[in-house]
Amino acid sequence: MTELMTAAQMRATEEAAIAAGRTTGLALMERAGRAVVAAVFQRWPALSEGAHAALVLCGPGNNGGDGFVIARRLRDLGWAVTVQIFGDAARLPPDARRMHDLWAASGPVAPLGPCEGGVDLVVDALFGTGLTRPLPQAVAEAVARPSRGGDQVQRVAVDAPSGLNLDTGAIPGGQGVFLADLTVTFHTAKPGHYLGAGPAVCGQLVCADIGLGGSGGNLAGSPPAAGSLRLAEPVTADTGPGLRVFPGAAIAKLAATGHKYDFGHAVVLAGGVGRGGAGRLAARAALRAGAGLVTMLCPPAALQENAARMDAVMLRACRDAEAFEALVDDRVTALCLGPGLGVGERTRSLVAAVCARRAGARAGRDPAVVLDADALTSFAPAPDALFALLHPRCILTPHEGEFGRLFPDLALSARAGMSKVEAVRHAAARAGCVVLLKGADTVIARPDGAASLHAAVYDRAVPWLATAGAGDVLAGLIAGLAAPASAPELICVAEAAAWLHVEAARAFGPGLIAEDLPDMLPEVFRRVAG
Ligand SMILES: NC(=O)C1=CN([C@@H]2O[C@H](COP(=O)(O)OP(=O)(O)OC[C@H]3O[C@@H](n4cnc5c(N)ncnc54)[C@H](OP(=O)(O)O)[C@@H]3O)[C@@H](O)[C@H]2O)[C@@H](O)CC1
Ligand SMILES: Nc1ncnc2c1ncn2[C@@H]1O[C@H](COP(=O)(O)OP(=O)(O)O)[C@@H](O)[C@H]1O
Ligand SMILES: [K+]
Repeated sequence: MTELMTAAQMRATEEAAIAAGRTTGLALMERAGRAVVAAVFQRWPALSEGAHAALVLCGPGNNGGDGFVIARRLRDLGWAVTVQIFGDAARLPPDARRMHDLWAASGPVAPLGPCEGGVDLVVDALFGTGLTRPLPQAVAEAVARPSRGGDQVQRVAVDAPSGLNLDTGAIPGGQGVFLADLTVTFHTAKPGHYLGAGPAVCGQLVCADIGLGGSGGNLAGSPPAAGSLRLAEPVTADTGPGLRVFPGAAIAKLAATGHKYDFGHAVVLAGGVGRGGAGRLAARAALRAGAGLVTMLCPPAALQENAARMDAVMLRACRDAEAFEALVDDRVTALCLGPGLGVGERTRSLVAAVCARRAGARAGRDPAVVLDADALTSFAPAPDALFALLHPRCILTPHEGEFGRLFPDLALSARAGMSKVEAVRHAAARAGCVVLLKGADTVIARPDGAASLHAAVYDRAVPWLATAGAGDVLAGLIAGLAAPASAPELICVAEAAAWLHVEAARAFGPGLIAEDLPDMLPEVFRRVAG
């Protein structure tokens, strides 16, 4: 787990370290530039041998300052280096100006334009965390300009590919961005490296330590703090099996013993005749995830169909909300509804009945409630009616379409400069419960602004997970992981579910259909258990 910092938080961290006398801006810039060169040599070892040629594009701020350090370092190693600048060197901020002058003492600086000779490496040090608006025309042309070179010209971005907003992962203006093979960022990654267009334009991401102190790594074991944002990624304990802390700690059967009721009873409410597949996927995932027992409730007419398809999952007929009340007892610890349930009044009344259930005499806390798909869409005409029913042990798991129906002002098309993280934080605050907004970049937030980003990008990309029913499996996974008495709080359960979902998809590989996902879980669990 790594804390992800916005541009403002990064600036504040840097300023605090400088104010405390722990470092200087110049020292940080020198380390940043050197770290980029080291990362280039690591990625392309051939470039670390012999002299090559580079084009370094420098911008008007401190990102440009890093560029001058890189130019000097490469030249000292014998490279032929061409440096071009956007803007006026006389107006560079002080540290960048100093690095410019160190370079300019023995090398020329030209304005942006075509590069005369061929190059092996293009360095984008135009804009980093300071990008505030779309790239000016001259810069957009410079980042798009093809470079002449050998077999392959490698492209490295300093902190960010210029044109990418590091807070949002958006490309302001929609076009004009450096397409990098490698992006080297400093201290911690930023949300934009993982959100939206970020991964596609960053190529590969490397985070370099520049001596700013603790970078907020290894935050697992406890839930995220209010207002913070972390990356949901495995954390290994100092001793013992790998991946034990995250996600291992969220998988009850890896950590505890007990009888089946200790691992909880998950209930999945499924749809009518011919529409039960989604509910069955969720139920199977809940059982595989570790719920002690899973019961599926379906309309009486669908009983036979479901009975023919399921064995370990128990089955009961449930006509309506009234019947529901009679069917569940206080040993039910997690409920999941929405997949295949149908849009309309019946679903709304079932949601109301499910959300009204509270901790019974034997349970320590309210049952977890996972609301997905039709349970969300049924409230599109009146989202406030849904929010009035929700409690903190509820989690909404929309995709972007469902999210837009409940939160029209936060929909993808209405977000403008707002990041997906901010949108989900607002949604969670409004709903009063955890919200998980799906995608290759899955964002999870709690009403107090604690947030987590799970990214299936870079070497964890699983485009084959975009398959019908995958979301139903995720909803069931959350219910199954939330059911045990020892389950952590919901936001941690959701982080683990998102990670396991993608690991199951990675373990299966291309060709995956939703049915395959629950049955890949044992293999993933074996790896987690070490
Ligand atoms: N923080 C740290 O710990 C460390 C940071 N380091 C490095 O510093 C970088 C951040 O530096 P930074 O703050 O100077 O921002 P940067 O990205 O150079 O751009 C700012 C300039 O661009 C301008 N500008 C913005 N958008 C524009 C546009 N579309 N079109 C035209 N102009 C535009 C903006 O002008 P303004 O918006 O003020 O008019 C301002 O002049 C960071 O990414 C990293 O590489 C490292 O050295 C190590 C330690
Ligand atoms: N390109 C992708 N990379 C990784 N995960 C993806 C991608 N596209 C979709 N997913 C995941 O697949 C699931 C799809 O869910 P959803 O849209 O609700 O589909 P359905 O309703 O058919 O089950 C979500 O968990 C989402 O995060
Ligand atoms: K850059």
